[in-house]
Amino acid sequence: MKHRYKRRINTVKNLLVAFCGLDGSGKTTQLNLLADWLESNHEHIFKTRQPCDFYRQNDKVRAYLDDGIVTNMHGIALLAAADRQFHVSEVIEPNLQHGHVLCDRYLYSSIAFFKARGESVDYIKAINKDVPEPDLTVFIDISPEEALRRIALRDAGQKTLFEEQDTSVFVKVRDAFLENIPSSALIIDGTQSKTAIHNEITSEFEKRRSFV
Ligand SMILES: Nc1ncnc2c1ncn2[C@@H]1O[C@H](COP(=O)(O)OP(=O)(O)OP(=O)(O)O)[C@@H](O)[C@H]1O
Ligand SMILES: Cc1cn([C@H]2C[C@H](O)[C@@H](COP(=O)(O)O)O2)c(=O)[nH]c1=O
Repeated sequence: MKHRYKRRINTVKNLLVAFCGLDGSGKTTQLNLLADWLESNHEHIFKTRQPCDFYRQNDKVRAYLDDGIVTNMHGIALLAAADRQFHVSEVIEPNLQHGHVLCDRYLYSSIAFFKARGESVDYIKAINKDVPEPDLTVFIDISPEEALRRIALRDAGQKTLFEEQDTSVFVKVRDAFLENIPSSALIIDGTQSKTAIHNEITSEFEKRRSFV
């Protein structure tokens, strides 16, 4: 009798993981914990963040982020979209060839912030239509009050961003996150301990690895 062996080829895919949530929600903390965990498992990772300097260093963006001065929010949204396009093609996609890419903020942060700033979600999605969906989006949910409390503790004595100066903007940003985050995202209660949140993320990361 002739045995027929089914050959299974296991190809481990590198994942794009995006962290989103309010400022102070713990994105950077959790990105670093996931990076350390992956590296301790001998996996290649690349840490990055959005927005990049193209956006952050623009005079009109700075006037808005620092002091709330804006004449054309559509234009600011286009700068964020252009920044993301370059980041995807020049940084994220090349690095995904070599390992997992962990990105602090991504498209869903842009959708939430610009919705809170009065832009339509359809417009933000349209100008970002070509960027890839992350393999895992982590949304760390905390209240605006807790976000501002943590920022004040962390950045004591430093000038905060215009939108970090009272809870009203963050109330809108959080609502916009909750309305627009995809059902495939991992939504985490960010008031848990850092370790409990990390454990939820690693457990979901393991599930999202796809084998072909
Ligand atoms: N689960 C947690 N419980 C309590 N404090 C936390 C938790 N996670 C993070 N923090 C603390 O909250 C502060 C903000 O965390 P972190 O800088 O990681 O947030 P972030 O979302 O990256 O902020 P930003 O968007 O402003 O860069 C830090 O001082 C951090 O140590
Ligand atoms: C993705 C994205 C973010 N922003 C805002 C959100 C934050 O308030 C700042 C960056 O703050 P960080 O703590 O230094 O990361 O930028 C934005 O304006 N546009 C975007 O697309």
